[in-house]
Amino acid sequence: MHIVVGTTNKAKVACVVSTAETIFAVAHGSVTVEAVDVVSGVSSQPMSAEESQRGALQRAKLAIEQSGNTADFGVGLEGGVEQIGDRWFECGWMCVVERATGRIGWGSSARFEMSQKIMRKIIDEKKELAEIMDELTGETDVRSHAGAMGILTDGHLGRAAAYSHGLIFAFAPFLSDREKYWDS
Ligand SMILES: O=c1[nH]c(=O)c2ncn([C@@H]3O[C@H](COP(=O)(O)OP(=O)(O)OP(=O)(O)O)[C@@H](O)[C@H]3O)c2[nH]1
Repeated sequence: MHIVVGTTNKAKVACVVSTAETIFAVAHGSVTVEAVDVVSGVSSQPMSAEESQRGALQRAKLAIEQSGNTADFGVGLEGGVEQIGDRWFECGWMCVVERATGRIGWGSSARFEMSQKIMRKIIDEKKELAEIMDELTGETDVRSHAGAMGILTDGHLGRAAAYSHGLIFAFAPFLSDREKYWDS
């Protein structure tokens, strides 16, 4: 089983490695995860679920191309903020493309609320969440480790773990009976 993911962000790659091993290792023996740098085609700070989904889809498709069209699956993970009513949430979207068929699976992480303090920096100061987290923590590259998710939950749910459920859901069409549950 060869999976290619369209990012080199360590937290995202760790999520794909551990999730792929969990869901495929028994059935497929060895699982190889290749990480390639691709452009998401969306802004560095996506501002809606739709924009994050577009980024995840482009990453998955370009990752397959970059692997020389050899991978079984391309994966794209894209984090962004999204507004529901008058509240803003951070959420990661996951897209899986099966190279042989072009079939696509979707999932997302759980969402968590962004404070007005952080949203003001994103909206008014046009800053990216990654930059804000580095500023507030005094650390560098929070995005590739605990992520905002890990910092704001005091380490109880880091970015890699939070993205894992969404990635399992994105693989769902390839894990369960196609005829019985899914559109062809
Ligand atoms: O969903 C998230 N969970 C987190 O815990 C988290 N911590 C920081 N961010 C930031 O949200 C923005 C979009 O994320 P993003 O997926 O577009 O890009 P990224 O720069 O982190 O990775 P990549 O572009 O190298 O693949 C970027 O500013 C991220 O850094 C997070 N997003």
